[in-house]
Amino acid sequence: MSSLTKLLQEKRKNEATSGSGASLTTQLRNAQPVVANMGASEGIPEEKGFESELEDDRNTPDFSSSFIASNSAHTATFGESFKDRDRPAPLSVESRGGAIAADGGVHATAAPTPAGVPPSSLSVGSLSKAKPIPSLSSNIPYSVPNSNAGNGTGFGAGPNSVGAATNSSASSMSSSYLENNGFMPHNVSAIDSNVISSPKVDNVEARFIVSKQKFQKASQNNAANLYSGSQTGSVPRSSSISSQLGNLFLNKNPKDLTITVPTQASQNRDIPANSQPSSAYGSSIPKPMRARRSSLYGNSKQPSGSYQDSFIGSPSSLHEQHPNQYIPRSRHSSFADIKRFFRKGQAQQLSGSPSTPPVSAGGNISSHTSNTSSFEPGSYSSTGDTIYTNQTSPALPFSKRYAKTGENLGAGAGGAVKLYKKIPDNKTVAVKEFRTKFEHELKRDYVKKITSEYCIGTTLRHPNIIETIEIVYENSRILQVMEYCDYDLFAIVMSNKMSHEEICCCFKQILTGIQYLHSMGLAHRDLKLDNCVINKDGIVKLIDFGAAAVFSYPFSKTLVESSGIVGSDPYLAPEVCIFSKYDPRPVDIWSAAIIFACMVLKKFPWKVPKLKDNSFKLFCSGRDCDSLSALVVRTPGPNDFEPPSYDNALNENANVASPTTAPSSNNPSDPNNPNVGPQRLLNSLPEECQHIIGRMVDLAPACRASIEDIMADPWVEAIEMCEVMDDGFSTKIICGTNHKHTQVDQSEAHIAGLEKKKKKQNR
Ligand SMILES: Nc1ncnc2c1ncn2[C@@H]1O[C@H](COP(=O)(O)OP(=O)(O)OP(=O)(O)O)[C@@H](O)[C@H]1O
Repeated sequence: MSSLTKLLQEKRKNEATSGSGASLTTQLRNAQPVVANMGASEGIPEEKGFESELEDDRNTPDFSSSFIASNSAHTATFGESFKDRDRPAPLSVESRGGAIAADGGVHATAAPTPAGVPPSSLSVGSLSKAKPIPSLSSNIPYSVPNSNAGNGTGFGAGPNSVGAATNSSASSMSSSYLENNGFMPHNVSAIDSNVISSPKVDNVEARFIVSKQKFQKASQNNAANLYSGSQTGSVPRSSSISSQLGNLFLNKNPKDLTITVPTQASQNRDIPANSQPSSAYGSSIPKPMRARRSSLYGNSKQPSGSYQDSFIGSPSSLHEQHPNQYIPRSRHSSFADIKRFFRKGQAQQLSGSPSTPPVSAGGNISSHTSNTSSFEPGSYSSTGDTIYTNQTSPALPFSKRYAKTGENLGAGAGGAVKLYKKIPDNKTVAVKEFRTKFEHELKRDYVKKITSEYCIGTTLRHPNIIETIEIVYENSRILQVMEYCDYDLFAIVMSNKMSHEEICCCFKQILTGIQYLHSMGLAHRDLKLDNCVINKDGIVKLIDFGAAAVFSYPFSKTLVESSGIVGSDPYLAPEVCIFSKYDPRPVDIWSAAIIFACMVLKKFPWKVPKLKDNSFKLFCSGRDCDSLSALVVRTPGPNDFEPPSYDNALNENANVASPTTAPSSNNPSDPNNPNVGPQRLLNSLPEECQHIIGRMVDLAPACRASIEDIMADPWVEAIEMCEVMDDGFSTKIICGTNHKHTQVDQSEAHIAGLEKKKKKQNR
């Protein structure tokens, strides 16, 4: 089989001779520096294909030994500080135009570089090598779930899937791309720049000239309307969430700042008794068995207010920059996306769409975001330090209400998390203190991270998502008070005491959390064991939304792609390392599969999904194509989702076969070679889960299972999952009958404790 580099060179040659304009080859050529660079920079000879190193490989990273030494699962986002952690070889971001920080961290903010606008942190050399590869979905059709397009519900949902999408421009482009046997039509060429300059106008007709006075008068009227709490719900720029938070977090004199908190009414999270359950939700998303019997899903509460009330219309108010100021779209978008998403508020729920979420353990969907009141000018904190709270009237400053117990739970790219006790009732809470802005970091990027966590923490309500109790600004510190969970899932896995049923329960809870997030139009983008915590009742919660991204707005069928290498190396989906833009949903799905594999195998399948990693290279091998770029852009074929028949001799007797058992053949192209191809990973997992996990780690995001596909999988459906039931008056935990959740000593329950122990052992 030819090597990837050869294949690319051949394709390039063909293109040069055919002269057929922009084609898929253009993309492969664009992709080439990435892959070639990976090989070259990592010392892999260019002429080697990704199967050629099979013999070398027995180096699947040992999870148990590698984590504590490395915890290679660090978030590659923002200017993180890895001072006290060894990070494995940093991502080859130069190939994508990403900036590598001095500390080796990857600055997602700089990753997608618009043509001609190199961020200052990028070297010219890296830029010249690094032409960002176009958006993945310009190659692959997609459909946004819950759209009314009638053309399918997910990106990989069989006949209704991507291939059938016809509504969006992207999908129509994609279908023509497909009709052209993988080549872009002759009349289409790749867009290199999205900077559009206005035509020069020398003189303007008198009728188009507006007098200064008229303009000022109109502006005054607009401002008056906005401040009078107009029904449009528009928020003046000065009171937008981001500008408030931005000014707040970065102002030297915070006490001078105007900080708004939810009004009393908006803090009231009780839902009117006559709230209508969302029937659509029940019909479209497969429910866990017990959920059907209870009111958890059926009682999905509708926030008050109307779509109009919560839809903040003025697009200009979403952008803080001067209209003429060019902000690279890729860098700005996720920040603006997050803001836009939360401005539009709960419209998705209000629409009664299938995505109407289940209620939380607390029983209610917070109403504070269902209208604009939470950000009304004029509703100020009495203490001037509480940005968000679900407590009624926090009269005292944070330091008078919470006492630090001294325990460190963990620290990462976003900040440090510590244990506190609530002073009146001694209830334990986890408090994340956000790190301060790095000197080299843009204010926008810093505020984006905080805003993401703020918006998500204060909006999402689900038993499998961590609850934010309040966010406080005090003495230049930003503190997020969260419900406390006794264990990190990572620590529980490390204890090596988990039963298979317990692993499956945790996996399904993670999937349930993802299902909720995706139904809300959000993707987490940094799913990993370290970002799952679990409480004494065995309820798993997703934490750390600093990398989350919006992929869909209420009532919109348009997919908002994500950009940047965001996430943690071993959990990263391959497309994240190849494309400058990608659909973030399949990325979450991939990470969830890696989490499952880690729980079962107690090790990472690979360190990073790049061909420089032998384990990953072997996983990619043994297929009918050895170009990773080509494998990643594959679209579903007719038999793509057929479950395999497990009559393979390799699987007959082994429920869990070790990937390190002697291969029947060492020929990389032998499909029965258990050490190459997807079976390399899948054979090491229990048979009943191989089909769906295989679909979750499909190299091609368009073929990867959607969260709906996964929840409908017979094995996943049958998993007995511990869950929170809420009848509107009380909540109770329904435990799976076939397992108990492992508990470990508190000294080893969190990553900080494990790291401490490791340091002690090393001394
Ligand atoms: N609510 C919570 N209950 C218990 N432990 C928590 C909680 N929130 C966070 N932690 C602990 O703190 C650690 C760091 O939290 P978090 O992931 O939010 O920080 P971060 O700085 O964003 O980390 P990174 O971006 O590197 O993943 C977690 O891995 C977990 O051990």
